Amino acid sequence: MTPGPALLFQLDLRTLLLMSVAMSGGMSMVMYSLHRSFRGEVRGLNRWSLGLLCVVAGGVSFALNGQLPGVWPGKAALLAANAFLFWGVGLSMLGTQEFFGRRPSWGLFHGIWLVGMLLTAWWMLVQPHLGARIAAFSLAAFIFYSVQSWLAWREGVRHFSYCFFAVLVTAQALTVLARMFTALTVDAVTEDVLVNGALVNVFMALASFMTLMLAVAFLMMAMRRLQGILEERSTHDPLTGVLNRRGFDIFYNKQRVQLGRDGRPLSLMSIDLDHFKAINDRYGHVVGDRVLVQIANIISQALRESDYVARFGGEEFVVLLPDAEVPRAMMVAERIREALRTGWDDQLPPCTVSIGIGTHLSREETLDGLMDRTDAALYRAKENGRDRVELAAAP
Ligand SMILES: Nc1nc2c(ncn2[C@@H]2O[C@H](COP(=O)(O)OP(=O)(O)OP(=O)(O)O)[C@@H](O)[C@H]2O)c(=O)[nH]1
Repeated sequence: MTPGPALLFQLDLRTLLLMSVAMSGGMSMVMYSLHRSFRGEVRGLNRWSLGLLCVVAGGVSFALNGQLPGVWPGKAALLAANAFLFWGVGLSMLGTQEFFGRRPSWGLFHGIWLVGMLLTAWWMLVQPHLGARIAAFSLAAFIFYSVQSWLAWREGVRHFSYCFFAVLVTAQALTVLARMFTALTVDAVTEDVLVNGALVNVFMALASFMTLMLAVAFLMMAMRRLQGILEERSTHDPLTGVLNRRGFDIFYNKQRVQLGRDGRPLSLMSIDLDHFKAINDRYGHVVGDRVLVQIANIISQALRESDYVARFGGEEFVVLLPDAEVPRAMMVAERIREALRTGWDDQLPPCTVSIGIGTHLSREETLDGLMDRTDAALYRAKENGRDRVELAAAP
């Protein structure tokens, strides 16, 4: 027999709960395994993972309530379910706070849990009132979700995953707020939330769905953050923080296309520390590393925002100067040499650099071609006594 249209939309709450509990458990495992792999890079995943486990425990306790014989075991299961759900939603707040680099609000978390549980116990054991209990839980959830919503809108970057999370968590905050008002205004007819009733149905379905969607959105944000970190690592030098060869190539290619289209010039500077081996030998590699960081800072400060500096390994730096011809490149080179004399950290051994400068002279010249000419100028600077600037010869 084919089901009529009315049957298509009937929800079996117990099945729905079981499915979303199982999915929350799976999601918790995904979050935990991501946390194990990237705990230093993405924070908050462990709290979210534990929060979802609490949702699982809460769901199981709710399901047990209807199955246990006697009144008290049932009430104990309901109390446990509430305790786990308070923890679950609260932990998601702590996780989101950590994700956005905030200190987790432990005081708020414990305070709301304690007050919430006292009120739940009161309205369950002393003066039974289902509506008041649901309203108390909804208010607690509203506070936990509002904190996350505020953070997501304030701290989130402009990317789909962050917007998605912000929209969902705001919708969730508004949903639990609506739940609070309906719990207080519409008569609560049954103690058992698993018994089908229109309002209970709608809110239970929405809560299960939103819990999962929020977890998905949080995972999407975590993946986006990870993507940014990996991109940064693959294009930047870990010691000095400036571009590496790969990062440099990306920026060079972009600039070359853009400048070539407008017929504008592009210059390159090869900068090499003088007698760096002697510094390493005399003061050790740690001091040598600090010298490299200091040089990278000094070069970066001497540049415009549109210029790029890269470390090509060892003690060689390359600077890309878009829209610059030889006179400006010379000016920048002299500014760097001057900063080495006047702005140097006294705690480090003094340093000088040799610099080779080259400018693309034709549209056909490749990066390798220009680099060869600039390097030749750099070697000439070394041969001519170091601590000086030399211009590249024409190809
Ligand atoms: N501390 C430190 N040293 C490095 C690093 N990479 C390369 N070096 C050292 O840089 C030194 C480069 O030595 P050389 O190529 O002889 O160059 P130099 O002593 O500066 O001599 P000139 O360039 O001719 O003035 C070597 O001692 C390398 O061990 C690094 O990441 N950290």
